[in-house]
Amino acid sequence: MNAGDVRLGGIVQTFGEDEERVTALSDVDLTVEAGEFVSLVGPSGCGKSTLLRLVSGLIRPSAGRVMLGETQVSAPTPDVGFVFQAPTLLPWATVLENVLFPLRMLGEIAPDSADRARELLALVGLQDFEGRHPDELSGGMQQRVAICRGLIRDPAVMLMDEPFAALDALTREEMGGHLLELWRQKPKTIIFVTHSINEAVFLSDRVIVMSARPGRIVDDVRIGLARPRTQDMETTNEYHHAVQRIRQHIYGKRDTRIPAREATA
Ligand SMILES: Nc1ncnc2c1ncn2[C@@H]1O[C@H](COP(=O)(O)OP(=O)(O)OP(=O)(O)O)[C@@H](O)[C@H]1O
Repeated sequence: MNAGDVRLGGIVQTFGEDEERVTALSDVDLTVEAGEFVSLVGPSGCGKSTLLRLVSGLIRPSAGRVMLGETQVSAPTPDVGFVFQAPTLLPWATVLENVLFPLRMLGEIAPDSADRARELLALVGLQDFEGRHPDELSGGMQQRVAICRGLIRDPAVMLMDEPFAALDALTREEMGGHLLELWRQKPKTIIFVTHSINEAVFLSDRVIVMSARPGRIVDDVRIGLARPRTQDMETTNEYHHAVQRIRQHIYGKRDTRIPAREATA
């Protein structure tokens, strides 16, 4: 059993009391193996972020349990990194200092920390920007810095909650490439939430499809495309079948109004 193995068993998550009570997740069982890239898709409010927060230890399930390797998750751990939709960088700190921030905050700076931060920045093409400040960077560059910050403690598991949602379509595609390259060079489990079915299929080994609230897993679609992934794979039957299968769960069989290229849930 590896620290990168994630298992959720019998998860129920409710919020609030009595008539205010909301069941966000119901009967969720999910196993993600160490090193897998798994995306979660589903309608708004189906519990995708809640599922990430459970894995991160930020919240504890109302029922069921979350395991990281052999350990039950009951609080945040250094084995899990988190990247949010907004990069939330420190405006007064340089790019390098932003990447190092989690280590500074926890008193974990080591002699090689700056070199590790520089290595991550180089992997996402930001080697010449370490002395810049966030307001000198584009949105895509800021999000790349946030991803490096999420990786600086070398977590076994990386949780990403719609990390590219605020970016334009071209930057978003480019970011997918950066992320896959980082993942190839620094293998880890990734659980990635997105509203883009195309993005999920292009990036992932598996796409987990969730139902409207209360969120349940309705399909687990294995993406058989070879790695490394290339844009021309988007014209293959494997790609189209996967996109269609997921869209049918989310929009129903008869709905033909959704454009094929950039369907969102
Ligand atoms: N702390 C909380 N207190 C009360 N209700 C909450 C809380 N967190 C989430 N919920 C509710 O749980 C449900 C699932 O929310 P969640 O944010 O996980 O969905 P989501 O699938 O990530 O949504 P979106 O795609 O819109 O980001 C929603 O109905 C939400 O209002």
